[in-house]
Amino acid sequence: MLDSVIKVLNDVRKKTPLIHAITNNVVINDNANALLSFGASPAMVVSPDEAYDFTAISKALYINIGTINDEIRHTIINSTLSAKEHKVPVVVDPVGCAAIKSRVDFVKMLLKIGNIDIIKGNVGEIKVLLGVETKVRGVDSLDDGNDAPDVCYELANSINTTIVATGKFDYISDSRRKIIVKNGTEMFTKITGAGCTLGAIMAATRAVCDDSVLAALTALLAVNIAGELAAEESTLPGTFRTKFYDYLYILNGDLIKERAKFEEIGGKISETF
Ligand SMILES: Nc1ncnc2c1ncn2[C@@H]1O[C@H](COP(=O)(O)OP(=O)(O)OP(=O)(O)O)[C@@H](O)[C@H]1O
Ligand SMILES: Cc1ncsc1CCO
Ligand SMILES: [Mg+2]
Repeated sequence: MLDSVIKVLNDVRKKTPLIHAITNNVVINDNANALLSFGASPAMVVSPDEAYDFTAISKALYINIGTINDEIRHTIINSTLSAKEHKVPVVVDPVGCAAIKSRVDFVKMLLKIGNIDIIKGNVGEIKVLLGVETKVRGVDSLDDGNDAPDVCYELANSINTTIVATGKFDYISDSRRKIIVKNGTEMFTKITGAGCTLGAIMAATRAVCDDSVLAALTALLAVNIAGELAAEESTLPGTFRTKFYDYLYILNGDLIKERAKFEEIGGKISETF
């Protein structure tokens, strides 16, 4: 099973997929550097006039609504339509939708006009998309995540999209499979945009892998294990951030094999892929 994960990791490095990333202003440079370290080729094309054609030539589209405005909304709509037309996989990061209601409506509109392969948010954001009560502070989730496996499962079922909910533990569901990933480090809560970086990396894994659950699992293991390794060498956020990018570059199959901690809830992971 881990062999499938490692193949996805190696395929990103081999194929260097072009990722059209429409991400937020806070993390735009971090996301570009993370994608480069991981072996993908990022391009942050944000003009509404350029979006349709650029998505058409990309291997995946990453949409992050963290600092959305009128212009970016148009960019995202044009890219979403292009992705559907040209069969480009799409990962959506609904940043802030738990605190700003209009963002929920925007994500639901994207689901109507496009083919969204994965929605990845923190537990608070995913719960709000399902209409379940939660606790957040702005873009951060304060939810304990106890019912996250069921929430992911129900949302995946109702919109036919793979769902990833992050926090101390991370959960994936495509309505058929429910997976928990236990890797990670609390240091991720001390830097901005750890979730955004995860989303960008997930677009890179989805670009080389048609199975959205396997792509999501590979991105979660890669990011969280790179974070663990970085945290073992740094106790301060600034150093952690730098080392995290280094380990996205250093990461290989052996490190993943040594450290991966995940299981299928109510099933046998070995039969999943
Ligand atoms: N307490 C924790 N322990 C271990 N790993 C964590 C913890 N909190 C977050 N992570 C990891 O950090 C990454 C980002 O998750 P998080 O839920 O913080 O996303 P987010 O709130 O969307 O982030 P951001 O808005 O800062 O981009 C995930 O890979 C997750 O596993
Ligand atoms: C801090 C912040 N504000 C809007 S987006 C963002 C990055 C983390 O989601
Ligand atoms: Mg966070």
